[in-house]
Parts: sequence; C-alpha cells; structure tokens
Amino acid sequence: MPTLGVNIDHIATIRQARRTVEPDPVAAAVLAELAGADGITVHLREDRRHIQDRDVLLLRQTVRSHLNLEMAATDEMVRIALDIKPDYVTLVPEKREEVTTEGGLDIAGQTARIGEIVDKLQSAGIPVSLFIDAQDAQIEASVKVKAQFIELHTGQYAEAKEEKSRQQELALLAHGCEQAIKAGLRVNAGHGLTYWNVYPVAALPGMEELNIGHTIISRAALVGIERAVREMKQAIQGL
Ligand SMILES: CC(=O)[C@@H](O)[C@H](O)COP(=O)(O)O
Ligand SMILES: NCC(=O)COP(=O)(O)O
Repeated sequence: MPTLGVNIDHIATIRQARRTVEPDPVAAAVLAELAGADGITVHLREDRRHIQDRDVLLLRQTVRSHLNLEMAATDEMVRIALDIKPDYVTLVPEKREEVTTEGGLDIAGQTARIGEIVDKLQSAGIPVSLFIDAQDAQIEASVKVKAQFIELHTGQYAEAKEEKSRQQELALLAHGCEQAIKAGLRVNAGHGLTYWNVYPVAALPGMEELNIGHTIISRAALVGIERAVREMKQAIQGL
C-alpha cells in the first residue's frame, strides 16, 4: 500500500482569508504526523494565495516525516528550493487564474528547460518528482529528463461523473503506473482524491505515495466542529 502525504495548503487558505495567524499550517503538520501522515506536502504558489514562504521555512525545521515542496518550474522557485532543501520537490504547472491545478506539467514540450531544473535540484541532493498526466509521451519525457519520481495527476479520474469514464481513467492511470515503473521511475499520485475514490488508485501495483489535501482538510473542518463549539461555550462561561 502507498504511503500518505498530507497536503496542508488549505489550512493556509483559511488563515489567508483573514490574513491572520490561525490556523497555522505548521501546527497542522505536527498533528497530521501524530495521526500517521508519512509526509507533508505544500504548494508554494507564485501568487502566495495560501502557503507563505515563512510556512515552508518553518516546516523545513519542524517536519519529522518528509517535506514535499510543490512548485512551478520558475527561477524564483528553484532558488527557494535550493535554499530550503525540502526532502523532495514536485514540479507542477501553474496558472495564475486557476482555482486549483488543472492538468499535468507538459514535460515533452519543454524537455531542455525541465531537464536543466531537474539537474540543478538533483545535483543539490533534492530528488525531483514531475506532476504529469498518465500519457506515454510524458512518461518517456520524464525518463529523458532523469527525474527520480513522477506524480500521476488523478484529477480526471476524480472528476469522472460516470462509472464507465471513471474506469477508463483508472485504466489510464494503471497503464501509466506500470509503464513508468518499467522505465525505472518511482510513482506517486494525487489530486482530487477523496475518501470515496482513493482505494482503486491506492491498489495500483507499485504506487509509492498518494498526496491528498482538500478532502482531508474538509473532513477535519466538519469532524472538529462539535468540539470547537463546545470549547467556545466553555470559554464564554470562563471555564
Ligand atoms: C499539484 C496538485 O495537484 C495539488 O497539489 C494542487 O496543485 C494543490 O494546489 P492548490 O491547493 O492550490 O489547489
Ligand atoms: N499533488 C496533489 C496534492 O498535493 C493534493 O491535492 P488535493 O487532494 O488537495 O486535490
């Protein structure tokens, strides 16, 4: 069974809604690790809409499992990664206006540029994962640029409305996972996975790590609300 990387971006989304200090993703990472998270994932977006530079700095010092820094393939982000040295970096595509990541990174269309970044980071001891769609051309290009890992984008699988299309997307992920492992890549997956759709992806042979965020933070908000209200009632009573 794959390990679980918990993406805590949306703890920071709640904090940034008020530009205040709570909830702190650093505290969330500690609690996630105490609950069994095998890794902590954060996406430092270029627009800093949720995770901030300060979060990544502190997480580097506090995370006891491993820290996966998701980032765009830009010079600024490469500088930050070389400075902070996360346990691994996942290169992801980024569009300023998107609500969330909309697809895999096109490695095949920019092998020279991505190859240069992979080399810079891996030469500094930071393994690189490439967030890609499960397509043969992208897998072949990921081998070509010498990345150690890929992360298969599970968004289309997660968003499939009908069982038939979900099964088709799952078959593509299964094929991609098998091809990538055969080619010597290590395989992670993530995006849009939920408590209801995770198992078939987790069961793919050779899958190493699933990065899951939004559904865990959503559930945490709901399963924690009773205690949060009880504690406020007590606080009002001076208890
Ligand atoms: C790359 C990926 O699939 C997710 O990590 C996603 O990009 C997280 O970023 P947001 O939390 O901003 O959606
Ligand atoms: N790379 C995927 C990730 O980190 C979490 O994505 P999501 O579960 O928040 O959709």
